[in-house]
Amino acid sequence: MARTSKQAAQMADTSKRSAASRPSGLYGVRALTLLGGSGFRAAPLLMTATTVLLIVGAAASVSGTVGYRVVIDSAAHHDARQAVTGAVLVAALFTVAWVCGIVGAMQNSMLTDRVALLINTRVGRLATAANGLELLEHPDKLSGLDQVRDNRRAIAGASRQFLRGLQTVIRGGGILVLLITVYPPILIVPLLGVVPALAGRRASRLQKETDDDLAQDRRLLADLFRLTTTAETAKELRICGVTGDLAQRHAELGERIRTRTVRAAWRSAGWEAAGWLVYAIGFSGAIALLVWRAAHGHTSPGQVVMAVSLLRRAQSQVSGASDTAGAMGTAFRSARLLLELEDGIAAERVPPERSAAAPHRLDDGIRLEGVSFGYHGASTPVLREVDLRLPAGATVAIVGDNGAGKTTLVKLLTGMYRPTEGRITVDGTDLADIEPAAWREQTSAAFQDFVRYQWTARQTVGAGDLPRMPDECAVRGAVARADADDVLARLPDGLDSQLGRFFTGGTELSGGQWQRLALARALMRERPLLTVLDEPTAALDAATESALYARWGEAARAGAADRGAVTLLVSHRFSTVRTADLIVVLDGGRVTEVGGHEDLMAAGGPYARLFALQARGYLDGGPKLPAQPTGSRAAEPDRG
Ligand SMILES: Nc1ncnc2c1ncn2[C@@H]1O[C@H](COP(=O)(O)OP(=O)(O)OP(=O)(O)O)[C@@H](O)[C@H]1O
Repeated sequence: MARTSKQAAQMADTSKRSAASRPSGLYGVRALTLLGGSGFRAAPLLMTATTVLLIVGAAASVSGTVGYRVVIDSAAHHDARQAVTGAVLVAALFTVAWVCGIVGAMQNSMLTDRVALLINTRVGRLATAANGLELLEHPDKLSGLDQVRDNRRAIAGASRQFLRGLQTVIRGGGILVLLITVYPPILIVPLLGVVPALAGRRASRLQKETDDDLAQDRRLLADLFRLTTTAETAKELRICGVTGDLAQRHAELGERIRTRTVRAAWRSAGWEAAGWLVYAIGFSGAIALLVWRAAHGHTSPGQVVMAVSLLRRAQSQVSGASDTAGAMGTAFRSARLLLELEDGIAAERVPPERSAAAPHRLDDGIRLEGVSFGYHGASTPVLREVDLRLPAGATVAIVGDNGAGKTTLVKLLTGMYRPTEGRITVDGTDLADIEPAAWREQTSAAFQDFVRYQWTARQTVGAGDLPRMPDECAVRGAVARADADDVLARLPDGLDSQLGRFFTGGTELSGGQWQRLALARALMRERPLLTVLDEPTAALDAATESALYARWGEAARAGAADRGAVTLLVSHRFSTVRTADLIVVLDGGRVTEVGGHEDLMAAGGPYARLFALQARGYLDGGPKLPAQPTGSRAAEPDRG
């Protein structure tokens, strides 16, 4: 029995659920393995060398303080030989510590770059690995992806943090051992170092809360600034006369943000100062105690100097450990999210149970059988119980009001989403059984919200069929099919011209010119089985549009005769729609009429009414403009 799309979707859901219901501890362990192992995976030798250097450097830097004690105590006892030995010890150990520290830091940053490359590639793959659009259009998943994208440097920096943590453990351990040899009760001072560290974290949290609160306002501020300073919006703003108002709003909002930021900065500074005050009292008390003990002969002067030096270092180790823990926490949460998203996508990509090859020709066509579809979180479906046949070799036009579900239907037909109910078949094979990438190789599409790639003209067009991008004839052929030769002719370096304003020397195009290159991109594939044109000519002039449709009609007929190719056209222009073999009227997600232009006109239903309305608009000169107010002079020719 053929598996329906609903069953396939249920299977995918089950896999997703099983991925989601994995014990969270497992994700924790996997996240730790990812973070701990990323340095070794990205650059094993570099990671090993850096680890060794940082361990040696940390041990040398703590041991160096013993040299202080030897030098000072020998000097106090007038033992020149031992003083020189101590000085050499200090010099040698600190030199080793500095060299290891400098080289280790350089290597550490090289290591972070290598890991960052690895993680960036992994995050990039995450976004592109998804078969459909759900990851990019589902609000929850999108925010998960945003978090991973924003925190990918934290994930990449985990090996650096791991090495910093290792350094802290070695230095901290050494400091504690040496302080015990001086006078164990002063160990209370390093413990007091936790107070400024905690106060510092509280201060950062306060800053972050304020930043989070102000995030929307800052976005609005940036948007207001962009609106008032870019060429794209300049025309509309000037015509509406709102430039002054926007500038005023920008100034007021900027002032409000500044006031809150300053207040938060003062509160944070207060916490930090209080934390340091506690530590300073403990630190000063410990020094006083050590000096008192030295004065009474319980502690040597060398031990006092060594202890003071160690106590100062102890505090920086505590606050360093707190920073490292914070950064590791962020990295851990992001790594976990990354793994969860990857698992979600892997579950979605479960290969179809009954794997079917994508056809290379159509004999019957594409059928929608009881197809319903709703976006995640929406209470009502966008498409309801759609039964439709797109016959092999036909040009099918879809019409309907805004929001009727036309683009959603296109998304289902191109495999971006699967129906929530019902199924789509291609010559009898369930589309859910065909590997999405294989089906997409048989389709080509031009959308109303086309992308303006800031690439060369060759890349912008050639991206429609990547393997044939270097083939000059293929690219020029697509440009010709999109009637974009004149766009190309005006470019300074032809196909090698840089497009857009992002890069120096780029040529900016008009909206219609961009759209024609986007069309050429969609027409790069020479033998698709399904060509989707979703409002592809909205920005084109009438002459170009009419020439294009004539040319596409020929191409569609050739494709129809050769391999039964289907052309699907979504348009609001009835002059175009009427030329289709089959017209489908969508209303509120349901198919309300299907037929040829003549039949639908004869039926006198919604299509006929909409067609007549649009035709009347052209014949009668369209809707009337409001009458001139009495007394005002209409513009009229100057009669001298
Ligand atoms: N990614 C999405 N997530 C949630 N709802 C969506 C999404 N895309 C579209 N919708 C909703 O689905 C409905 C149908 O949208 P669709 O884009 O399919 O309509 P359309 O007929 O192509 O409209 P138009 O003629 O304006 O392009 C709309 O109500 C829209 O708000």
